[in-house]
Amino acid sequence: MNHPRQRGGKSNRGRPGGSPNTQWVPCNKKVDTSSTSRDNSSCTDGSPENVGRKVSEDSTGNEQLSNSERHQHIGELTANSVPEVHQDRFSMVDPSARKGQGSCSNSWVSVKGSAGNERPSSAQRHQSPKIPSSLLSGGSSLPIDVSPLSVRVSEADNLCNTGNHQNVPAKPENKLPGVKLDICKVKSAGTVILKPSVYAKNREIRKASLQKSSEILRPGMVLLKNHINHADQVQSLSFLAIQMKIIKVCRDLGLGAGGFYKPCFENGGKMNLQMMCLGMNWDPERKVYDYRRSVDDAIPPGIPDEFKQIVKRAVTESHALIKEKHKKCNPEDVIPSMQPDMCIINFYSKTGTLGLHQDKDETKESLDKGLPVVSISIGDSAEFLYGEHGDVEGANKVILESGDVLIFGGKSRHIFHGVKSILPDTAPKALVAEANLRPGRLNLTFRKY
Ligand SMILES: O=C(O)CCC(=O)C(=O)O
Ligand SMILES: [Fe+2]
Repeated sequence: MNHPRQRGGKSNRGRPGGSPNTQWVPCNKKVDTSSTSRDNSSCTDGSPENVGRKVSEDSTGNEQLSNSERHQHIGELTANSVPEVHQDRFSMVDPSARKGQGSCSNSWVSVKGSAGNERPSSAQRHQSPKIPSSLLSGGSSLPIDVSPLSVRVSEADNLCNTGNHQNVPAKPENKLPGVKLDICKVKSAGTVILKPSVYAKNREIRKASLQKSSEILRPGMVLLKNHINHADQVQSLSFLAIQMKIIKVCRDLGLGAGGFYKPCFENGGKMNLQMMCLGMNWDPERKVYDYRRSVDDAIPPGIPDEFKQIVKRAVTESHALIKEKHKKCNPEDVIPSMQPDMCIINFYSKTGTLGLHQDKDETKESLDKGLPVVSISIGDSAEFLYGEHGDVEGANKVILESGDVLIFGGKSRHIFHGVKSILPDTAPKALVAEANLRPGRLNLTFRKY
């Protein structure tokens, strides 16, 4: 992950002060492909929709960049048409520290909150942090069963309703000061959620979505249209049930320890989205991967097994598509299979953006093998840019809709990509109505560190 806007490891999710691999790429700047990384930040890039706009709180109730913050970013970006290259402060965690110690795919249920955790020394944090025993018990334990087969329509009523977690053990709280992001609105008691008219709209949306077909965007890059929904249909389940489950899980995890926060760049500017990590933490300020996040020492929740299954299914589906189009090729050579050990979850409000960047903070082995990034979109649609180079003008655009899965690996593993804008009010009406998702877009990108 290396955004020219920031995020990083050695990386790339880019920030204005990054490793030699990391650069900030304003949405409209050209960048030397050889060295850019993930930037993230959002198009505080001087795009017309951002410049000078006064945004204090959007409809999600979450704070947005203040004018001064935003202008600070814009100022930096426009002032530095050649992105700065900084000394790499990246220090990689040796994953072997974790090997043989059991799975870390626990959910927050078995993960201690930041409050009670011993603060590791700087050396521990920067090298091989000890894995807390709470993480070593193995096994994924979701607060709810998100298995597609166990989804029932009637459950939709309860999704994202605050105070409806009788079967869920108390979870450690997100201790980060500042705004806590609840990606769902709290419903008032007695709200009627599922109306026939919603089902009718739902059917229309499904019909429309099914007309769009999956495609190979470029070698190693596949867009699976409506993939998440498709899985539902195969199981003859509610149209949006899996997406609602994903929202529910992300919502719960987002409110707990290691949950959503608004990351900062090294210079203190804020990214134009809310983020949290699963499995491992990616730290945009220090551009490192670690097992704790430095902002509050929280341990990232594990990746739920059900999420891993969705990733597996998506890669299999991409292989089928590749095989169908290119009969003679071995799909594994185009997009290798990948078992994710980390996931970055972003929530973009209506004004959220993410600058062009490369995801390249993962290990050399992972990158060299071209292990894919698998990206799931839920909620409002996004204008997604991608291209060989870090310039917005030369980038291709594709609309990512709710339920789409984008996969880029192999020859496209280092593709520049970013989110130009969120298209307001484009989320399936039924999803908004049933899951109570706030306006905006949820994106999960799975990777192998
Ligand atoms: O939101 C998206 O579609 C892309 C997210 C992304 O590129 C990232 O988190 O590295
Ligand atoms: Fe990315």
